[in-house]
Amino acid sequence: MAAEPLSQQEIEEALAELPGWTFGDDRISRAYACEGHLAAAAMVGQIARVQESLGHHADLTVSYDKLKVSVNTHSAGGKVTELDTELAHRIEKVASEHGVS
Ligand SMILES: C[C@H](O)[C@H](O)[C@H]1CNC2=NC(N)=NC(=O)C2=N1
Repeated sequence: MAAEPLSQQEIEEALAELPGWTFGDDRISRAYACEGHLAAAAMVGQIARVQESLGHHADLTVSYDKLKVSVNTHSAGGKVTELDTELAHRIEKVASEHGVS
C-alpha cells in the first residue's frame, strides 16, 4: 500500500517522539554533531545500510563533523509519511549506537 501523507497533527505527534527533529519545507530533519569527520562518515555508512534495508532514503549532508539528515517521501508527492518517521527512529538508534546526540 502506498504511504499516505501525514496530517500536520500527525507530524507533530510523531515529532514529539523524535527530540531534535523538526518539520519544515515538507520534510523532517535533524542535525547531529559528531566527534569528527570520520565519525560523521561512519554514521553515514551505518545509516546507508539501514536505508537500503528499508528501501527508503534520507538526504545526508556531511559538513566536517556535522551530519544533516532530511527526508520526505517522493512517492507521496514529496510529503512526510510514516516511512519518514520510521526511518527517523531508525536513524536515532544508529546515532545512539554511535554515541551521538
Ligand atoms: C523502489 C524504491 O523502493 C523507491 O524508489 C524508494 C527509494 N527510496 C525512497 N526514498 C525516499 N525518501 N522517498 C521515496 O519515495 C523512496 N522511494
